[in-house]
Amino acid sequence: MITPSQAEVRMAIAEAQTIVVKVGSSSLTASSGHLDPERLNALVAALARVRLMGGRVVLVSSGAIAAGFGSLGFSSRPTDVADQQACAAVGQGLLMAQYETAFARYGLRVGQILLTASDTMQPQQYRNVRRTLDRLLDLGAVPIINENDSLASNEIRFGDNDRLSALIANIVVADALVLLTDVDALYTAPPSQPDSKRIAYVPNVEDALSRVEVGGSGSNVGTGGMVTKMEAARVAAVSGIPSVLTCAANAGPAMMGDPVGTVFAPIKDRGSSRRLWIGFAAHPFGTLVADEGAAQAVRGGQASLLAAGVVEVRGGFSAGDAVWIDDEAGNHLAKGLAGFDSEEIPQMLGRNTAQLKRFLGEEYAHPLVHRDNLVLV
Ligand SMILES: Nc1ncnc2c1ncn2[C@@H]1O[C@H](COP(=O)(O)OP(=O)(O)O)[C@@H](O)[C@H]1O
Ligand SMILES: N[C@@H](CCC(=O)OP(=O)(O)O)C(=O)O
Repeated sequence: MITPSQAEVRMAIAEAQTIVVKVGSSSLTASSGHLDPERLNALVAALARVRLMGGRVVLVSSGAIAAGFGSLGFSSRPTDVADQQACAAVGQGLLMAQYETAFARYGLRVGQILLTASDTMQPQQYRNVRRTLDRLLDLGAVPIINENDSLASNEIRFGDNDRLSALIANIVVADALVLLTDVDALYTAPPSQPDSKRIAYVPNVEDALSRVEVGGSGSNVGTGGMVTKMEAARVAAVSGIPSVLTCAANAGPAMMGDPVGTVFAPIKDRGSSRRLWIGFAAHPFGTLVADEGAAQAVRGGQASLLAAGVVEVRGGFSAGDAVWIDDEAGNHLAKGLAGFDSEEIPQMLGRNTAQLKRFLGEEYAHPLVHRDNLVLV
């Protein structure tokens, strides 16, 4: 795809119909670490403006722990995971109450959706989330999403909301992703370093990753720092979605396409939401090992994976689950949705379509992974 100019990317953001905005804890809190209603109200004013002009706005908001730790008697944000989960359980309600009041001033309704990382990996939950978000947007409400901190397990949790926001942008087929934080832009190095310089435009975020020095959170309330924001911008760019990173005070100008913050150009054309899900979110439950010929066909990007070219099946999965497709050396070639349960596959291996039909029946004469359900990695 031809790389757009900075002006074109900013224009695409200004014209976005569906927009996902992620705001970090550091942008919603006072220096004490507690939630700051004034900062929240200022953000809502900017979002309401876009919504009232007809935009479909999804807000991914952190801040539950910040909103809750004070009322549970902690003097600062706790670091123990169980404490954080308890604070989030108390704080999420308080956070939503503030949002409800703030959006109501503009006659707007909000709807809360709490997600764990595993919800985004399971096809059924993914479809449910997508349906609910679409309906909320159709009804004119502003969905407000946060990680379900109280349920998220240590092993699989986003921790920050940056990567979650990029997945949500895929789910709602967003036209733009806005990442709001406590720095006005991406810098060549953490802004605490005196010689770091603001970057206004990143034409290819994958190339930029090797040239920018990104660090962790600069505040004691944020979680992912710039590392996870760059990863979110990368997922968006690869999904064909432009993004802008700036501070919350610049939310309005950033969404209007003004020259603030850092904009990231899309680096691929938009894929279907389902293929994006397979590529970025689906959790593989097993592996199909392709022989040399099948591996070559899969690498070409147009072929289905046929049983004739598969030498081994690993793991336990059901039809519809995601699986890795590996070559015989163990390299991941692609991710795809299996057409059969793992127990059905061994009897199919090495057989061509005619043999599958003759020996096992018509219902087995299909690819193990259809090309529409296969995404190269
Ligand atoms: N190259 C960089 N450019 C800008 N900020 C950076 C960079 N590297 C690290 N940071 C830090 O990332 C922080 C933002 O991340 P974080 O504190 O997690 O915010 P949030 O709560 O918004 O997610 C900034 O305050 C800054 O100190
Ligand atoms: N889900 C947590 C967010 C964790 C967090 O701080 O994330 P971020 O500010 O995006 O780095 C909360 O609501 O407090």
